[in-house]
Amino acid sequence: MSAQREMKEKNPWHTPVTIIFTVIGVIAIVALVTVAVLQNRPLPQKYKYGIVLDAGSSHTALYIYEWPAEKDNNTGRVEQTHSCKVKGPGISSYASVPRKAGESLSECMQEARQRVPEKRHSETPLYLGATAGMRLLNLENSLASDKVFQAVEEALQKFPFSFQGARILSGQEEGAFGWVTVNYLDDRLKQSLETRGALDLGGASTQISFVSDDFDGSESPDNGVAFRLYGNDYNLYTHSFLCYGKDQALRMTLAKQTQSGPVSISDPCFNPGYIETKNYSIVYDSPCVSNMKPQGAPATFTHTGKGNFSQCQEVVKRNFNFKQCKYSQCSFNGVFQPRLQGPFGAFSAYYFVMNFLNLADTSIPLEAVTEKLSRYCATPWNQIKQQHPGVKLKYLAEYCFSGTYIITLLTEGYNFTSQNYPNIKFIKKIKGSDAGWTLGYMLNLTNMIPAEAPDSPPLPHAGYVSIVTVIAILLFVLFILSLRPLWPRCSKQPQII
Ligand SMILES: Nc1ccn([C@@H]2O[C@H](COP(=O)(O)OP(=O)(O)OP(=O)(O)O)[C@@H](O)[C@H]2O)c(=O)n1
Ligand SMILES: [Ca+2]
Repeated sequence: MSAQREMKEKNPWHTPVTIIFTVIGVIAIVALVTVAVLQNRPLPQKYKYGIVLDAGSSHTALYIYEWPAEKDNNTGRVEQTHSCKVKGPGISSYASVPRKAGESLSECMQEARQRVPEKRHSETPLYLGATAGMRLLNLENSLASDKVFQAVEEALQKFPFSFQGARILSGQEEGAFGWVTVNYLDDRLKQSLETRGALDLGGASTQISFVSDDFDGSESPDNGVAFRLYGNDYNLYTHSFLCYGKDQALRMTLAKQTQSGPVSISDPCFNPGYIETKNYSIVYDSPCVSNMKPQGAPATFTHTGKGNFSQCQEVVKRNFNFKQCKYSQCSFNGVFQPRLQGPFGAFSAYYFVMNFLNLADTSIPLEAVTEKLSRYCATPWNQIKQQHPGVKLKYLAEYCFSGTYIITLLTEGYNFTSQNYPNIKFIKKIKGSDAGWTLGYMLNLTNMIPAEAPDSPPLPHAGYVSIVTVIAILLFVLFILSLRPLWPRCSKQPQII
């Protein structure tokens, strides 16, 4: 009798039992893993949307944001999916025809209506925030600014979104929300990393915001914004300089050069060969310079360029007052500023200008930047026009001034040095979303950044599935081993029949 037969006779049921247990075991494991995977599979995504209109001094832009409907609270999840630049100037330029301020928005709003899925329209919040252009108009003529807002609100209410109002942001809000945007997109808030300061240069105002160990808000409470985000406390320093956006700074610089009401000026901030007739009434038509308008000046002056960086820097510097400072330290105009700290992101006109001048790379030493800028300013206007046929002449004419202004503002104004200049990064977008105050503004108004860190599952989905699978296989192996006494005994002896 063979050994096999002998065994079968001893345990006549052992083979079917082993087979049955094995099959049940395999089925159980497959079922367990399948249930675990299916139960924890990410559900098909549904999205929510938010729309913010940035009514700046020079133009209005519309941004659409999108985030997964189930996870409003998770950082880094809100993304900009679309932006639309409104044709024409900023809404404050429509002071004499407010109706047109509203009408100007309709093209971008129609785009938004198409981009946001129809079934989400009614629940999609729509905000309009106006910055320094409307701040200035409000100072100059508050009735006119009210009328612009009325026209804009009427136009926006015609769209199917959930309109949440149009208002002027304070300088602090503009600075602080720019900082929130940059650090949210960088994922620095949730991960409790060192934050990045925000530098925003607009047409009519400019903002600086950063966290400094020196600053707890006590020395100058107006410059402090306290946040509690994801369980961390931040004492943010922020300041907005009205009139120090690049368009208003240019007006101030022109005003400095036309104090005596001359018929012509030779401007070091414009390229040699540049010549343009300008109206006194237009240059001085802003609260930033209106009190400097020379008496008895002619109607126009001839504005010619002489392209000299260092002379331009001297004129630009005259816009900053370094004399009085009642605090431990100041930037300029008697404004408190703590010690600069950490990395910085510089966006809006900082980026447009430095990118145009091929100076967006801050590993270029500051000395080389001024050298390049000097050469750019000294380049004849005709040559500049030939080299950049696609660029708007208004922008093109101003790059020598703008570059000089930016370097002067950063070094003389904010006290950046050759050592910490490389800490600045000129940026336009972070992970596909524009750097600016709009995202931070929406995150705040929709309560999308919690004060406390949200609870998250201890394991990510993939980790969970892997562990369940490994444990199931381990249990199965142990189970099979436990049946060992029932295994057929293997014999290497030749079978004897
Ligand atoms: N490609 C571009 C686009 C814009 N600009 C200039 O950059 C400046 C600022 O633009 P922006 O940041 O859009 O300013 P606003 O938001 O309109 O102004 P504010 O924030 O002061 O209200 C303006 O002088 C504009 O002419 C530029 O030089 N090059
Ligand atoms: Ca702006």
